[in-house]
Amino acid sequence: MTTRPTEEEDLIATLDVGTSSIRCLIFGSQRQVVAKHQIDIKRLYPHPSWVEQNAKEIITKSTECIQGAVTELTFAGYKIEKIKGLGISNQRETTVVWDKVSGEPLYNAILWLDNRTADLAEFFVNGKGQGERDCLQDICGLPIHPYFSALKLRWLMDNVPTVREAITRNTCLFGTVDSWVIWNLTGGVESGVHRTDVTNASRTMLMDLRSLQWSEKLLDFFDIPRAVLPVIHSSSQLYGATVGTAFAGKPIAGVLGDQMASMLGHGCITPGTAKNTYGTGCFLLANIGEEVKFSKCGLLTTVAYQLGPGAKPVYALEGSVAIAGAVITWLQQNLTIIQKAEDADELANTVQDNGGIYFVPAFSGLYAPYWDTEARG
Ligand SMILES: Nc1ncnc2c1ncn2[C@@H]1O[C@H](COP(=O)(O)OP(=O)(O)O)[C@@H](O)[C@H]1O
Ligand SMILES: O=P(O)(O)OC[C@H](O)CO
Repeated sequence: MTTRPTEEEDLIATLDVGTSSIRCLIFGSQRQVVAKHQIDIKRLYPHPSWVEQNAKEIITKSTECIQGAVTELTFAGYKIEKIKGLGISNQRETTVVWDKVSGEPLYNAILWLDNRTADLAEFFVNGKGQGERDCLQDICGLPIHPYFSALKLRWLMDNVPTVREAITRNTCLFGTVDSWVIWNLTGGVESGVHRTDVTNASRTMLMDLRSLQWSEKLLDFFDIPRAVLPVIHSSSQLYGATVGTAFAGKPIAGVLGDQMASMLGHGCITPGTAKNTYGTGCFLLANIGEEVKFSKCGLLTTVAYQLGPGAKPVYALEGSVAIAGAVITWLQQNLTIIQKAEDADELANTVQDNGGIYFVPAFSGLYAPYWDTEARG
């Protein structure tokens, strides 16, 4: 593997907008990383069980990461002109609403692991859902749960007057993090395109897994206006050209939720192949092929990827765990028994065994297979 620049070598840039950090990596033609930049991003906890991020900070830190990677790229002797396109991956389900005229977010981003809608979820399960948490599984593959975007958007509509006003004025846009980043990178109020990809859309609880379009039934169920939703694209097509930033003019040509991106990146392209990725949370995804199948024991059905507008979608079963690396952050920042993440290993190795004590980090309840919002660590 070489990282020596060559005149002819084409490059591909990626931006991964995660829950704990944002990183920009630029790859060479041998899939080697030729430049990278990573910046941590803060989480905000305004109330117990609420988890937010400053939506503008997501954009400024993404832009900083792009700049940092381009600086490293040119320092290493590569030419920015050789970057052929940009791919985006992102923390999924996190919900942003913004005003398309002012370009301003109407609230902080509500993160995927936020639990403020636990009661709202029960309201829907026991009301329209007639006691069945899985009553929408056949359409969207998901149980009614605060994890997914639909309830977060419903909460914003019910609790934030500026969101309601923007909807009335027809200036409100909703998006998961991919949409918010794409809209900003393609020119925002001037020329921003309002788009998402099938994998991210499959985590909103508003998309029909088979048609890959917003579902009238789901929009009715949660009473969500269609006008706020982005256009759904495949995971691999032209989304728009980047305006501004160090990537100005580069086409955004691929978008995937981060867990689906890591699945594809690990080469899980045949049914039965699976991967597990550890970041803030941890997510096991298994490729199930081109037919939708449902779990009877608490796994999610989700779109794994669709490689082009005319391509058949490939689906996955997913076991989601909300807290993985985040517990290391908790040991560091809350329990203060380690200084930095790497110290956890060393500390764990100082004891023979666990003395019979188990700690389950259910900081956001328990996800798969329990989907229990009340569980606590
Ligand atoms: N050496 C390490 N050992 C264990 N956990 C780590 C280590 N380094 C970082 N982490 C944890 O991994 C998480 C960040 O991983 P990252 O891939 O940046 O997440 P994300 O994709 O969710 O933004 C943090 O919660 C951090 O505490
Ligand atoms: O930020 P990560 O890497 O833990 O991924 C978050 C997931 O996409 C949430 O569904």
